[in-house]
Amino acid sequence: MRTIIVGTRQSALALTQTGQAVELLKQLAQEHGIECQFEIRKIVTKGDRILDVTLSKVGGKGLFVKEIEQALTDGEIDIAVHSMKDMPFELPEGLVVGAIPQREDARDALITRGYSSLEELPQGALVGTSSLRRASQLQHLRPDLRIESVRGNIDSRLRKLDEENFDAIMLAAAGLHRIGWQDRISAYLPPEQCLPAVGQGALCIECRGDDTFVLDLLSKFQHEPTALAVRAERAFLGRLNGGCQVPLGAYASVNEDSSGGAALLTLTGMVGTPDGATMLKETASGNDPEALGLLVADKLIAQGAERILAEVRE
Ligand SMILES: NCc1[nH]cc(CCC(=O)O)c1CC(=O)O
Repeated sequence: MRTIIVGTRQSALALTQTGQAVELLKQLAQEHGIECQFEIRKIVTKGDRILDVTLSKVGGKGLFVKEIEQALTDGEIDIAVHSMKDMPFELPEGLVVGAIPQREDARDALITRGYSSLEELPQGALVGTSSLRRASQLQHLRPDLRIESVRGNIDSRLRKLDEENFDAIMLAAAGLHRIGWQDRISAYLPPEQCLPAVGQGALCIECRGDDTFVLDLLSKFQHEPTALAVRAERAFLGRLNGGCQVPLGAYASVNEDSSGGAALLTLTGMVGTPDGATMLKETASGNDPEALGLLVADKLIAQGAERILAEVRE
């Protein structure tokens, strides 16, 4: 019987979402009469060892992913469960996305010290986030807020809200839901207020392209509407070269009933300055996810998105 080794980082979120994915894979294997067992292997990445350094200075979020991918390539592990939003645009040779399962909540969440909405935060409140995308959109809505960087895993960021001077911090709702900390959420920010990161809330199950046994199993885990939405968002990301940490967001929604001739996908993308003074946003609909991603990106480029991104990257 095949033993499938699943690699994971050691953060609370990574361990939890890998465990949850493995439970679902076990069920799917059983339902489809695929005989296999699973083993979870923990991997310490460079990104985890230098969590206190600003991520963008040391190679971006791709850092977490790279060492796990090396273990896949080397055959040390057979499957890796990643947060889609941490995935660089291109995969290393020989590796493929075996499945994109159903998306969790894609929204960002506000975790506050006693306030129940963004509007309720007092003038000049201190908000912790190290995401330029979140900072840009927050400052656009509330120029009075003071933004300060807060790094670390979800658990250490929540601890910093409790122990340091922050009035609020921002995190992805999906991560908090997965680890069972949804009670900490004070408010959800709808995509109209704050566009999530590309792929936020979705998972990427990666494997070797020649591992037909694993590919067959993973194909049962694929959620087609999520995959379509993520493809559109990632095409947008690729066009704008958004691989590193830049103030860029996108969200694609899927029209589950396009029988009346309505388009399958609607994609909104944004690029803003880190201070939120300039906020470019475009929406379009279409049936071809890649074409839609490029279309929305091109609309933003026509408004000067590349100039903003170039300045941020400097
Ligand atoms: N950048 C880190 C990261 N990568 C994935 C998630 C969890 C949410 C998700 O799966 O999209 C988080 C934490 C956060 O942004 O709050």
